[in-house]
Amino acid sequence: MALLVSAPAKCILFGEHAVVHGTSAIAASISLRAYLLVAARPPGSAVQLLVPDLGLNLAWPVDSLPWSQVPVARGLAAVAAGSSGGASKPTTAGSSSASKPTLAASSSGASKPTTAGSTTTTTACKPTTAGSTTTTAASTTTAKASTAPSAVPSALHPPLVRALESLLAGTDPNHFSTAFAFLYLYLHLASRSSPAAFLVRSTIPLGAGLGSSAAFSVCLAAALLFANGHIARPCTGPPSPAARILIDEWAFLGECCLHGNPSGIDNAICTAGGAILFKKGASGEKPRKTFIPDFPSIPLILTNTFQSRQTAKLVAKVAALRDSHPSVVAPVFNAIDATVTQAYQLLTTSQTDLTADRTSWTARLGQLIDINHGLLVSLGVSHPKLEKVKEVAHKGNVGWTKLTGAGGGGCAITVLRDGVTREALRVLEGKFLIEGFEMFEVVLGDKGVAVHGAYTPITEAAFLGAKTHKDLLALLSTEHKPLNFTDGSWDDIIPIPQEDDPHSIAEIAYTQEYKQGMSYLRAIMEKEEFSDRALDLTEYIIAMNPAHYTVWAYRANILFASNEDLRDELKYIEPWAERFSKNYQIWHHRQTIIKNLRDPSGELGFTATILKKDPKNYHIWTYRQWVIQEFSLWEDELEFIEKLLEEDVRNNSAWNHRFYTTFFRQDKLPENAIIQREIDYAKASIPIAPQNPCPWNYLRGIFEKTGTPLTELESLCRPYVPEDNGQECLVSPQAMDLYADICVIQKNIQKAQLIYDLLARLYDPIRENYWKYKKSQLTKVDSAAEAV
Ligand SMILES: Nc1ncnc2c1ncn2[C@@H]1O[C@H](COP(=O)(O)OP(=O)(O)O)[C@@H](O)[C@H]1O
Ligand SMILES: C[C@@](O)(CCOP(=O)(O)O)CC(=O)O
Repeated sequence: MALLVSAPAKCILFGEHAVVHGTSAIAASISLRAYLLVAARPPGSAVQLLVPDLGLNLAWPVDSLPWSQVPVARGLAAVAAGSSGGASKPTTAGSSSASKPTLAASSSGASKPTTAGSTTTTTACKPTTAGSTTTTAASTTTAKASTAPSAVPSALHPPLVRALESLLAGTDPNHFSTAFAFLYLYLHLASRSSPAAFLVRSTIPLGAGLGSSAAFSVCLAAALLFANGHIARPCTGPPSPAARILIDEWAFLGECCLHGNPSGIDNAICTAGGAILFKKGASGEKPRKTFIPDFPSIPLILTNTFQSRQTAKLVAKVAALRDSHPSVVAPVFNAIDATVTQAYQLLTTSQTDLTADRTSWTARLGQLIDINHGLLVSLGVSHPKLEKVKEVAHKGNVGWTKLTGAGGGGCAITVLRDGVTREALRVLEGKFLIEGFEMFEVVLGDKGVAVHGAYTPITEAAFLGAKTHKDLLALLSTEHKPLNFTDGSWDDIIPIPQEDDPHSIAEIAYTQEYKQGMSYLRAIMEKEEFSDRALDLTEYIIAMNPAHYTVWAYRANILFASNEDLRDELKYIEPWAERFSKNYQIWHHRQTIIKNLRDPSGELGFTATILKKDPKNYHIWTYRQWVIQEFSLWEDELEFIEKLLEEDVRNNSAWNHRFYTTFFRQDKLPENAIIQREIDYAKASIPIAPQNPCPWNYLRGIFEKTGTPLTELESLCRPYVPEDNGQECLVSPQAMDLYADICVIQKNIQKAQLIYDLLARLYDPIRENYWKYKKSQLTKVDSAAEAV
């Protein structure tokens, strides 16, 4: 079964850059995430890395990887693998050419691969000797004793760095670091015998200071550790604290590959989630991490300047400045450290005190933000666009702004003044838009690394096919919610198992969880219990089987009995309806809820959004027709339909809906002007695509409904019917069919026969039998006429 993990982005509130040189920093996770899906591949397959957001699709034959360069003490896979791999080139799956990166000559002690032009002169992340070990909490994880890494290296291993540089020498420079980090961790944590594809999606702006690389590294470390049985994988939710330590430490190595000289704060916060006060350990020591449990909710906005930059280069730039002006730069680092200390005091002030004087608390925090930014400017890591953000926010009098992360572009954060109105923020957003920036609100303190539920398997196609972030989130919001039947809260229920015939020919392969959930539901339904736990139980089962009609129906009963806010239920249904839009149970449930709520205001918009993705889905159309009929929402339907038909004149569902809204709105026929409008519309649509059956059928429908003789359409058909004189024309089988019917009305049976012959033999042979059948019916018409 595929494994899906995710990790949050982060935002450094205070202390970036200086933290690399040993001072403290404060960071919080934010509500944007990276996702990694591991899909098993048959033995012998290549290992594949797919990052569609980066246009990266690479695959390597497992035996081509430099397994022999993995330090034996740590390289679990190397232990299992034995022999060395060569340095054959990666295959670029799906793309034929990969431009050559120029690699800076890597010195023997280099800790990181650098692409040409990079001025990295880092000395941190120094490789340690192969035998040295660093004790980690790994020993206390629930990992398999036989394979658990006993020690996580604290730096990159130069021989492996060189081997990977050589292996990846032909890779697109834009993909080099990602591929390097991937293979570095893969070689340490995976085994040759279990090839897999690693698919990555992310809602985090890339290279914008929000830790996209750390979120990726954390996902990678977690996925490899879980997938290879090094740590126990939770069914869903966060891994154990001990497992998180291991993930964090391996993710740090991923960051070394991507960054060169990371402090470790990014991987720490992206693993743990929440908020953290972080200080890098002195050489050989572990970092000091103080998690801040009751992190106050800071009113904060983020603004993306879209100015691209690379963390590695900016970190190297600060290191170079420190090297050339140590006595000037050291006090700047110390001043940054002091802002962190002050900010930490403020942020950990008790909430009760906070409410007492929120305004001055925010203002003090804001001043520290300003000071910290100024110090970063002095280190040379701001950018004119970041200064522009600061200027616009300052002029708008909304609060205090600083760059976040490595700077040089990317994002800025603004701590909002107390009492800033929504209106002021909208104005600000507009001003940012004019500058080409995007402002967005985020929630601080999102959960850390997590495994996503396994009962509604997210397929590779759906994962990769999600076009927008919203699609991706919709896909993931239908994940499994765990229920624990042994926590005491279900002790009063005696589950009722399903009584299947023990001799049944084809027993349904229910999972244990599904069987258990259903047994509890039967018992709850028998008791007619309409409680919160019953509602949770329905969600538990729906996540495993969203097509279970009874569960939806019982859920509706619970909601009605307990006076739940039905608007919340609409929100709950949305991702299910989007993801399983051909599931009629979900649409029926939505209908039940709307019927009760009597508020269809969001329904036309909602169905329009889903129809955009699947414009011929009749489940949605049927539901939409019900909404229109039930609440008399006919007015704007024509405009909606015309838009769809403009996009695709062959959309038979839209034509059908047009007929419905024209002729089913009232019991009597519509006015003549409306009928004429519809005839004209259909006639005008024919030349666009004469072989499209929709407008022909539409016209037939109107003529039938209004009792108008089809003969009036003769001149419309003629240009698309082959002439007796054999002249070339654009033939339309639909026009020929209609014309044959007209010939019959005109008693020109011979002509009709000829048309059917032509259709059967030449113009529509796929329906040969149908045309022959129609011709045979003509003989009856003919002889009936003769008999008369
Ligand atoms: N979702 C992702 N998948 C693969 N690689 C990623 C992803 N996100 C980031 N990266 C890697 O990290 C690099 C950006 O890192 P960095 O410059 O530190 O920016 P950030 O501040 O967002 O972490 C990208 O160029 C890419 O190599
Ligand atoms: C500049 C630094 O302090 C933060 C970098 O954050 P980001 O990669 O820009 O998201 C570097 C580090 O701490 O590793």
